[in-house]
Amino acid sequence: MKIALGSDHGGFQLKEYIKEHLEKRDIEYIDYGTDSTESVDYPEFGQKVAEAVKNGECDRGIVCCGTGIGISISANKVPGIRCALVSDCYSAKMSREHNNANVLALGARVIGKDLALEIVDVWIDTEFQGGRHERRVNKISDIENKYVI
Ligand SMILES: O=C[C@H](O)[C@H](O)[C@H](O)COP(=O)(O)O
Repeated sequence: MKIALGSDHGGFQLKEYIKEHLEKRDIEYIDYGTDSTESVDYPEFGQKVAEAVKNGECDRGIVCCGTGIGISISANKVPGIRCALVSDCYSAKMSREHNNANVLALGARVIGKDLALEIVDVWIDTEFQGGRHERRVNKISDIENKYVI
């Protein structure tokens, strides 16, 4: 599995921790920035990660900003992206099993490093359950298709 990573300045340090963690787990990643704590705008990085997942360059994505809100909203603007903003392990698991989330968003100013890394592990290791959930996820795509030009 290859993971696309992205953050703004608020999520930069957490992204660095996630990189270290993925390396320990021998999981490949591509870092789409940002590269420092210098102030930047989160939509750019949400879009880069979402597009990397959308075009198949990466299998899934993880994005971080201060709250996780702005970058998740941005990622979700790319058709085909289901970005889940998560602050607990149960939601991380459900976002995969039920919603087939292909991007995870974390708020670096909301949760601590240890919890964030636990969430990352659960999210990476959980598969989509399909079945009734597939029907619902398809209905999300239907909404999207209504507005894609
Ligand atoms: O949803 C947006 C994120 O939390 C940003 O990381 C945050 O708005 C950045 O704020 P500031 O420019 O004050 O560091």
